[in-house]
Amino acid sequence: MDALLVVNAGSSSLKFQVFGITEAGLVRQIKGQVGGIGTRPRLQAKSAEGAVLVDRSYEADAVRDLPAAIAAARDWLLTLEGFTLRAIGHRVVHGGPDYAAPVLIDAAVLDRLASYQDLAPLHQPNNLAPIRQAMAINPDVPQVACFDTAFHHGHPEEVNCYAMPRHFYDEGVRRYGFHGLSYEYIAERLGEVAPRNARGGVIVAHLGSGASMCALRDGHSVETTMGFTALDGLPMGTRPGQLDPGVVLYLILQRGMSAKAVSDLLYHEAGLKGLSAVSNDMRDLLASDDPHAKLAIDHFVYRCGLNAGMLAAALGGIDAFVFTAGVGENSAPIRARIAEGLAWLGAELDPVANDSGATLISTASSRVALYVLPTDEELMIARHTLALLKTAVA
Ligand SMILES: Nc1ncnc2c1ncn2[C@@H]1O[C@H](COP(=O)(O)OP(=O)(O)O)[C@@H](O)[C@H]1O
Ligand SMILES: CC(=O)OP(=O)(O)O
Ligand SMILES: [Mg+2]
Repeated sequence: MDALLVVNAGSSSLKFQVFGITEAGLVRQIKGQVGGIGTRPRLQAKSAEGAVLVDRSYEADAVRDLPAAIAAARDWLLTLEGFTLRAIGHRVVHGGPDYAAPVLIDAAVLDRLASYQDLAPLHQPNNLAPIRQAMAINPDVPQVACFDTAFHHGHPEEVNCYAMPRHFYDEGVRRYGFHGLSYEYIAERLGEVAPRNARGGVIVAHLGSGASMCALRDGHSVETTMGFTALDGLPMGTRPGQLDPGVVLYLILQRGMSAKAVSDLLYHEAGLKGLSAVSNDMRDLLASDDPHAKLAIDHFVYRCGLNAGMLAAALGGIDAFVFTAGVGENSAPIRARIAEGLAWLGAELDPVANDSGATLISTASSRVALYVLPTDEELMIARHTLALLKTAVA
């Protein structure tokens, strides 16, 4: 069967899907991930019918980073039979000022994407490594890069500029925003689930290991909490979220830290992990009775509320609020606490619906509809990849 492979390297997981290319379009064949990287690594994959194809747990040290997860997934994927690989679609987190849409990868594109590596050190190297590996193994298979930043492209300058001398904007120092493939998918999904709400003002909270929120109007991004890099906005697994740049100056000037040490601190040691000194994984924090784990959760929930207020202001009020990604899809208690902070906007949670895995989790009288929608960045990437292949062939 002709097939597309999709690869999505996030900050705590490597996700992949295989889609069949059929007359009727894309048909999912395999969905898998290496999750819990560095804490509780586990390679899992299922067929479209839900059959378990692989389920392998590792010691934390055995798969302690994304390169190790990529190797584990690749070794398993290479054992698959019955697929003729026609293309590979990749999530690439940073598209810089150049890429407003997915692009067919060649050596020049790869060089350009590598030049953004310092703007997304947690992701970009891991997004590009499988591209290079596949180029070496299978040079004739076309590869497509789909960007987290593209969905936010086109924000007006007053939205995506920093109050800095003009030449910085011109050289690319702008608020790009991330998680765009997830927001693009959710915008489309909400259009199916609740078309009237989807045309209005909507906040989508993508709460995973990386976390951000996006303000949508009529399915288009109008504001988002991340900026030039994926450090800004909400606190995350290992990233602090919004931080006074004066803290960075303090670290360099008073503590004598190098740029590399500051970068490692902000990308790997801060966020829920730094604040709790327990774990970067929200599941561990919820299960812990350490007061610092509680503090990290309280801070996360508080900052989610503040940022929702900011995005509600950007939209002039909201019609709906959507939870998605690892924490948003799976943690009823965190959703309940964030929803409490949205009460002033008119949101009223239905606790039974919230606890039972429903899609709509607000009461009938709630003025803001609350939804849980599982994201599917890989499907979005597969669609973009197929579309680009068709135009490349035409
Ligand atoms: N049941 C759960 N309760 C709370 N958090 C969860 C649950 N399941 C998954 N998570 C969180 O989701 C995160 C992973 O989310 P995901 O969107 O896959 O992240 P990423 O793509 O950034 O690697 C994990 O760090 C974990 O904390
Ligand atoms: C951009 C980002 O933080 O992505 P992820 O949540 O997958 O780590
Ligand atoms: Mg992710």
